[in-house]
Amino acid sequence: MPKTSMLRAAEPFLAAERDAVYKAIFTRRDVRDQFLPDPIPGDVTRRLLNAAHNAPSVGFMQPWNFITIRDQAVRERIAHAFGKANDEAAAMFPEHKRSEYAALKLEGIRKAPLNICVTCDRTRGGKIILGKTHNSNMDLYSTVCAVQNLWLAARAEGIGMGWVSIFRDADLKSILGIPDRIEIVAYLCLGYVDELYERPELEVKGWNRRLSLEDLIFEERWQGEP
Ligand SMILES: Cc1cc2c(cc1C)N(C[C@H](O)[C@H](O)[C@H](O)COP(=O)(O)O)c1[nH]c(=O)[nH]c(=O)c1N2
Repeated sequence: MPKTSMLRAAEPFLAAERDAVYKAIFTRRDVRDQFLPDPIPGDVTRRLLNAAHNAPSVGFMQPWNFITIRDQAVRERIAHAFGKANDEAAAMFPEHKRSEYAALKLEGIRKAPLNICVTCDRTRGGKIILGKTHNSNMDLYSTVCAVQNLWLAARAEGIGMGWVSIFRDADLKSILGIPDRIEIVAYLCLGYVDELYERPELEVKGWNRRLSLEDLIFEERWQGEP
């Protein structure tokens, strides 16, 4: 009898497979400086992008595009746009935090051999999208899911990734020729790494610390500040 169902068995992963998933989750880091210069081969880049492309998306809208950037001159212009925005950012912090902020390394644009800009086409699939009818941000959230898939797949490949968000979108759009109607979701720096921070770099450097999970879980109802 041919199987009419498209379902297949969904047994839990074997212990080693499960451990590998958690290993990717818990040892993934945001990388700014540890990039090695070795180029990422085309087939590996393709695997990473395919992992991103298999993310969930609202109404199966798949609103993302991936702009791969390797050209040194383009990365130089993008690094310049970062520098400008980062100076603006520094000025936003209270004076006593400014020098601490300025000492942080917050991007690896020039050092990482591969940069990827992940965008969201908010018009893809038409005006009325299943699941997006009552919250128009769902396409952006979907694109963030793609970024996280990419991040975890990169970790499994021994590739570090850093998310750089200190830009004026208009600068990135002009450098990369991105049309107005397209939203920039993430600018990512990727490269092989041979070491990673054990804990978030911002924690190691005293900027912030991981909150207690216990304080973040509410049962049944909101139990925090009203
Ligand atoms: C949406 C978004 C945007 C940014 C980031 C992350 C995310 C999710 N992060 C990385 C962030 O600082 C980092 O994830 C946390 O400090 C936790 O560290 P690990 O990712 O666990 O290493 C980040 N880091 C950085 O150095 N420059 C940046 O502009 C940004 N922007």
